[in-house]
Amino acid sequence: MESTAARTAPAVIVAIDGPSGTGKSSTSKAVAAQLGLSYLDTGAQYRAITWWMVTNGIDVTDPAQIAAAAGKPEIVSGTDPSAPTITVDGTDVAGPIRTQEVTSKVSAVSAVPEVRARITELQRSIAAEAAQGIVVEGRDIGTTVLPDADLKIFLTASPEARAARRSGELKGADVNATREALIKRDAADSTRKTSPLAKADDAVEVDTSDLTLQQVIECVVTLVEEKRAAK
Ligand SMILES: Nc1ncnc2c1ncn2[C@@H]1O[C@H](COP(=O)(O)OP(=O)(O)OP(=O)(O)O)[C@@H](O)[C@H]1O
Ligand SMILES: Nc1ccn([C@H]2C[C@H](O)[C@@H](COP(=O)(O)O)O2)c(=O)n1
Repeated sequence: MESTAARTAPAVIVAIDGPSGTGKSSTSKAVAAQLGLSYLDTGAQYRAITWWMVTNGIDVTDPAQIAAAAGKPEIVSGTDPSAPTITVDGTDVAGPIRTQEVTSKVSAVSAVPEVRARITELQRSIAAEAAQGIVVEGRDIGTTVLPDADLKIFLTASPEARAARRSGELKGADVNATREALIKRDAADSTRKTSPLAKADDAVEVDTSDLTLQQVIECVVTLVEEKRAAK
């Protein structure tokens, strides 16, 4: 629960990056809710633009087509950590952006520089408007989007731990297939030319493989409070 102290504390910008399934979304939402901060899921924005491309017949194997269309959809993110929202041209796409089709295509779409430029600009404007501060989670937040963030966290976990978590979410999913899909997406996200998934030099790395979600949340809350106290 947000305390009076949290409401009067200085605004703080927190960047949380890391590969898929390391706990970025769960941790970021909980930390933001506990500390009275806004929350932004940047992966949802890349998924939203991918959903729009697929829905509008753009060939996502053709970077030129993706680049030409990158400016067309209007993507709006709601930043309340207890009820984050995402719309494209006014349509709620929170469900459709989580389909296997979007997941399998999002790395190709998000690798296109015109897409990244558009979404990065949107992310920076949302962060700038967050009066109390914000937790922004993604792949390139600490390195590219918000290089001056007050606190940068890089979450990691073994592929086995991440696959087990994801398989638990997708009832009946094969753990090995899930593990291979995660590794493939991480490789694509880490090797693209424009702002790849990477740990910023000044990020605090937290290996969550053997930590409970609650332990990770407590660790990050402590780090944010230390930063706020020092401001
Ligand atoms: N430390 C943890 N221990 C056990 N389960 C966890 C832990 N952290 C997260 N989880 C669970 O793992 C799953 C994936 O977590 P989450 O969606 O937060 O990861 P993510 O890094 O945001 O993934 P993605 O980048 O693919 O969106 C969720 O079901 C979440 O509850
Ligand atoms: N800052 C970001 C956030 C996400 N992406 C891309 C790469 C991911 O595979 C994809 C989906 O992210 P998720 O919902 O799994 O967190 O979006 C990126 O390039 N940069």
